Amino acid sequence: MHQLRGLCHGRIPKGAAHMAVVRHHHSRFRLAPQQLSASVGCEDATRFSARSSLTADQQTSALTNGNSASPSTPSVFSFGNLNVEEAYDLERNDWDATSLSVVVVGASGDLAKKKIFPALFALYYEGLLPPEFHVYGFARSKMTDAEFRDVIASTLSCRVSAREKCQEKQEDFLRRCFYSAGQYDNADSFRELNRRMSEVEASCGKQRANRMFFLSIPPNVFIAAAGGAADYCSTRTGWTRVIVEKPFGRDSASSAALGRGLAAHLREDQIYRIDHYLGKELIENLTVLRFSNLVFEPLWSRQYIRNVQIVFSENFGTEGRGGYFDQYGIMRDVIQNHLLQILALFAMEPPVSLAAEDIRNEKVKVLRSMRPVQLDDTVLGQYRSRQHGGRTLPGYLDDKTVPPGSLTPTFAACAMFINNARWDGVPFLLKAGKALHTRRAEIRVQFRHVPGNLYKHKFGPDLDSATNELVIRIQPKEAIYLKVNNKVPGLGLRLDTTRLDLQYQSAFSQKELPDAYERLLLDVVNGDKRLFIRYDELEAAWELFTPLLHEIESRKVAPELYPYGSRGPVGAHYLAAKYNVRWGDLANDEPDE
Ligand SMILES: NC(=O)C1=CN([C@@H]2O[C@H](COP(=O)(O)OP(=O)(O)OC[C@H]3O[C@@H](n4cnc5c(N)ncnc54)[C@H](OP(=O)(O)O)[C@@H]3O)[C@@H](O)[C@H]2O)C=CC1
Ligand SMILES: O=C1O[C@H](COP(=O)(O)O)[C@@H](O)[C@H](O)[C@H]1O
Repeated sequence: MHQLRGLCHGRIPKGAAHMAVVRHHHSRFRLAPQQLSASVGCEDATRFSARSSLTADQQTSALTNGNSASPSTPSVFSFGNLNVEEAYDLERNDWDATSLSVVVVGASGDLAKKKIFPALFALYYEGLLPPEFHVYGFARSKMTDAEFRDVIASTLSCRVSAREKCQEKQEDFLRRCFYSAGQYDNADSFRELNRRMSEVEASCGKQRANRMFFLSIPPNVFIAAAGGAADYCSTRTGWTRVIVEKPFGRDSASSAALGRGLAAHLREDQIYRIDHYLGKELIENLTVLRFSNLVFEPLWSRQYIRNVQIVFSENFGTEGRGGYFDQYGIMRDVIQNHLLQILALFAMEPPVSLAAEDIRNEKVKVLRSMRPVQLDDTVLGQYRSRQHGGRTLPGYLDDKTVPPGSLTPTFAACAMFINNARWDGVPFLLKAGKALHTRRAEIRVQFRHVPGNLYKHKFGPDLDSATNELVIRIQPKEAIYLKVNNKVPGLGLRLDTTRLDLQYQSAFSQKELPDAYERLLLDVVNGDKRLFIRYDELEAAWELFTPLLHEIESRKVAPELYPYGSRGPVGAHYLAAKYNVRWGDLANDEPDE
């Protein structure tokens, strides 16, 4: 026991303050230490930074409301003219009585190193995780705790070089990390993991132990690992939550089988299906933009919107991930999940509230109002090699991990329609590709022509290019801009299109944007499912793509080849033209980033 005492990091006496994070919709405000102390008399208040923009009354009210919340229902309260959802962690996680264990299953893998450990560290750095927080790596690779800590250490960075006490915090974080090697389908491996976690948790002396598992492993071992986690490692004193990464199957049938496999071990409320695009800042902002500004929502329909484009492009190829990618292709890798989720959030009716189920109810209605994608509304492409600057840029088939002669598309574009009163007849064009000329993800909303436009004669024959366009740039260089027609200053009357431009880099220069995984992991800790995919959403999403995917595969539809680093297959332009649309991201006034 003496030895175990060093495992636990709790230093907060019983009855001390809990972390108080107040969320205004999705943004987080933190209580100032002295105010928190005064309000609730807690010693732990010093852990909070004084960056809050709330007044003392508002903060006290936040706390009071938080304390009266029932564990299962996040309370909603308001201050000023804002409707603020209370932070759940005060009551639900009750940090002075609870420890948190985060298990990364597949801890030796790419995603764990690239995203999960850095995100956990960022949350830890910001003081958003409980004092008794530990990380466990689990995978088949053999590693000692020390070697595991070295692996993690190589992934951590302080986002701003001058971050206070970053080195110290990294070291403290690493001391909380443990590793357990095991097989994903082996009960004893999970029993051993459970033993280690229980040992550390017991040494913390808390009443409750919460456990969160991140299944960062290939799909063939999803169910076995979920079973191991649920059956042998569920906590008896708190909650057990399991995060599942895509791919959620390859089609409706395999997704349903995965769902049944998970349901055999876990309740739906324990399963968090992650789509990391939903954790991106600009996607979080989409509902704020729509529902808290008078100027957008009235225009958000077929009456004013000509078409909507949701575009994803990467300027690199599969580069080593071909083994995974080839079994899925770009439709399953990006369009059926990330882009379709954005579409659903973009097009949904106003939800009754910001509660997770209200939002997800509206999203699923959108998906169920859509007709499955048709092959003749689809363009497929695959990148080929290209000589550039004296170098050969490799084609998809040159990737050693890709089977020879593969027809898997690395590019796809499709036109989709929502058959409801709001969106009837409006084409939603979705486009995603790898090895294109630029890296970019954005939503582009092209508005209709101005009826009876007095200035029509000033625009020449290309009236489409003179319509307003709203661009929500998800990445990189996050931005929201609206293309408007404007008089060129000076004598005479010359019109030109210019931008009302909100560039995040300059507008919020003092703020670092959190990585999507930070937001999503924090949401799991807080039990907030708003940004996770519900089972029926997934089912509806697969119904839209499964017939098409089967047809492409059974007919062996050959993708159109496009050169690495180009703007993609010409076919995408024909598809857009079929619906009188021009891709906004390829317009002349959109420079490559
Ligand atoms: N990497 C990324 O950017 C993204 C990944 N994802 C998804 O996240 C999950 C993890 O991705 P990623 O980290 O890239 O995956 P990896 O291929 O790196 O696999 C993760 C770990 O799983 C184990 N593993 C690999 N192959 C097998 C196998 N055939 N059978 C059993 N275990 C295996 C390995 O650990 P060990 O051998 O030590 O057991 C490996 O370190 C996947 O579902 C992926 O589709 C989703 C979005 C992005
Ligand atoms: O899910 C995936 O997303 C990445 C792109 O994510 P981003 O956050 O870097 O834009 C993509 O490269 C990968 O193929 C896909 O599986």
